[in-house]
Amino acid sequence: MIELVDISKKFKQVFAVKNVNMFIEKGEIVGLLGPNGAGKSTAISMLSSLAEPTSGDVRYLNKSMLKSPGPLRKIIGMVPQDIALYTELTAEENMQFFGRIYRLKGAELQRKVDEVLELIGLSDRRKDVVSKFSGGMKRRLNIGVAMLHEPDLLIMDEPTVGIDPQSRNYILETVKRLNVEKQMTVLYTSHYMEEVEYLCDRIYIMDKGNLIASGTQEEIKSILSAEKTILVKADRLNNDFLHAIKNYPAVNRVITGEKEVTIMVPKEENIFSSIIKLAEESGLNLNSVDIKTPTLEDVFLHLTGRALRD
Ligand SMILES: Nc1ncnc2c1ncn2[C@@H]1O[C@H](COP(=O)(O)OP(=O)(O)OP(=O)(O)O)[C@@H](O)[C@H]1O
Repeated sequence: MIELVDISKKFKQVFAVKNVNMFIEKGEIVGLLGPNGAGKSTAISMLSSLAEPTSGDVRYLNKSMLKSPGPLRKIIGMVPQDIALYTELTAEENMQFFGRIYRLKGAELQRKVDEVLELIGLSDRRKDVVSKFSGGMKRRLNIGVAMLHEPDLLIMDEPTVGIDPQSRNYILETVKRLNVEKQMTVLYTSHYMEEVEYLCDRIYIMDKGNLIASGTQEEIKSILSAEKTILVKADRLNNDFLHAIKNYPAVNRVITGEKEVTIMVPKEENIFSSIIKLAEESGLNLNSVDIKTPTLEDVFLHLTGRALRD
């Protein structure tokens, strides 16, 4: 349905997005995952024709949208990262205001406002001014505003940043429902790996302006199929153990956390007994040693050597 073809955006001498290729098919929930500054917002700004690419193309139904993005704009509902609401107006007044921008009016506007308020769980707070809302409620209203014109594609830029877990769950469930019940296509950007794992059919992972992996979760995780990840937990890690494990011949990579160490070794390597021996020798009290099911976070670590949320 929509494609980014070899798209780049340069700010002065720096590429915010570099030679990125991406596609979105109707009915999918596509995830765009990456740490802060990866280029996610810039990529979706180009996709929704809010920013002009330095090079490359944006295509909708096989037609370039660079010169006349009208058809693409019409089908997009954009949920920006920053909340764009009038805080002195009520929830309902905000909806009506933005609905008119989408050229909705009269009974149709009111029907849409009622429907969307119900969907985002704010019907009973419709007459309250937004300044009294919690962060999570503002986020939900921000999403509602983008859905008033029933967009085919809802683009959500980190919609759960800085909100309580309950609102976060509500938003995730709403996205799922919109996709299943209304066949809405969703592009969901986040630096929360778990959200993308939970929601998305296909995933693109960006880092420093580049696309570093793409595919279904299984495809992306298969990047790690040659390795296994072992998680060692201990209350007080010591330097002797860390030094020994980093220099152990079969170990490919070690990532040290506060009370845990992630160790990546070739799949066929049996290193359990060696870990226990090294712990004993260095006087480390182990809490546990487990094989970890790979996550997208592990893939990101493997590809970049850094955690998704540094
Ligand atoms: N208007 C701009 N002028 C100059 N540099 C910019 C501009 N917009 C973005 N950048 C830079 O481009 C890079 C990518 O930023 P972008 O906002 O697209 O990343 P992101 O993945 O969305 O991260 P975040 O979650 O922090 O928004 C960053 O280094 C950012 O500083």
